[in-house]
Amino acid sequence: MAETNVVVHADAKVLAQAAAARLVVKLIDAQAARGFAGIVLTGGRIAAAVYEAVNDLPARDAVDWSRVDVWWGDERFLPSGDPDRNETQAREALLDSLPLDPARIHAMPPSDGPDGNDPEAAAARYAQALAAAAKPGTAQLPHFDVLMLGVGEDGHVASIFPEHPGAYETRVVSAVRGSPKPPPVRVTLTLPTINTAEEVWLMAAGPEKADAVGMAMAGGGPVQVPASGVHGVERTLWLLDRAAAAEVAPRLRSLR
Ligand SMILES: O=C(O)[C@H](O)[C@@H](O)[C@H](O)[C@H](O)COP(=O)(O)O
Repeated sequence: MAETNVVVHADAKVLAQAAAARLVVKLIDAQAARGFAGIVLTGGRIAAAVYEAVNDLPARDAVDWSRVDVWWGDERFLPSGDPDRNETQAREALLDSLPLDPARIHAMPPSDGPDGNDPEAAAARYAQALAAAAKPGTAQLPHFDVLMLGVGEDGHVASIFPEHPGAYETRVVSAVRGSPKPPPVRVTLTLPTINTAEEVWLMAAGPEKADAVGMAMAGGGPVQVPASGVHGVERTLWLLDRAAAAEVAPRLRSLR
C-alpha cells in the first residue's frame, strides 16, 4: 500500500540539502533497477534551493545524468529564456551544470514556441511528448520516479489553484488562465497525471505555508486545497521545515 511520510527539518536550508541528497539517492536506485530515471521538476523558491543543493553535492556525480529524463510539472507560459520561466530557473540552478542528454530535457513549450501564444496548444503538445516517451503499448505517460512540488500559501501545487477549473481537469496536461500567482497564463500537469508518479514529494518552508500544509494534511478536498489531492503510487513524501509544519497534527508527523 502506498505510504505517506512526513519529514520535518529545522529550516529551509537544511530541508533543501536533505531533499537534494534524497533525490540523488533515488536517481541512483532507479538507474540501478531500470537503467534510467525520470524526474519531474517544479518552480518556486524551495525548488530552486533544492536544485542549487543538488549542484553543490559531490555525490551528484554518482548519477548517470545522460540517462535521466527531465520533465516539468508546470510552467509559467512566457517566452523562451524568460528569467521567470521554471525551465530557466532550473537550467541556471542545476541543469546547465550537469552532463544531461539535451534530448531528454523535456521543457514545456514557451509562449514564443511552435504554437505561439496559445497555451492550450502548448498543453496538447506537451501531452503528445509525454505519450511519445511512454513505453509502447502501455499508458500515455512515461515512468516518473520522483515528481517534486512546491506548495503555495493557498494550497496550490504545480499550477493547479484552489477552485480553478484545473482542479477538476482530467486531461493529461492543461492550460491555466487567470492564475492568482503571476504570471496569469500557465501550463500544468493535471492531478490524475501527477498521481501516476512513483513518488510525489511536497516541499514547503516558512510560516506562511503552515495553514495550507495543515489543511492539506487534515484532508481538505482537492478542489479547495489541491495539495491534498496529490499522491505517489508508492509514496507521498512531505518535506517540511518546522515553520511550515506548525499546523500538522503531531500524530501525522511521524511515518504512517
Ligand atoms: O509557479 C511556480 O512557481 C510553481 O510551479 C508553484 O507551484 C510553486 O512551486 C509554489 O507556488 C511554491 O513556490 P515557493 O516555493 O516559491 O513558495
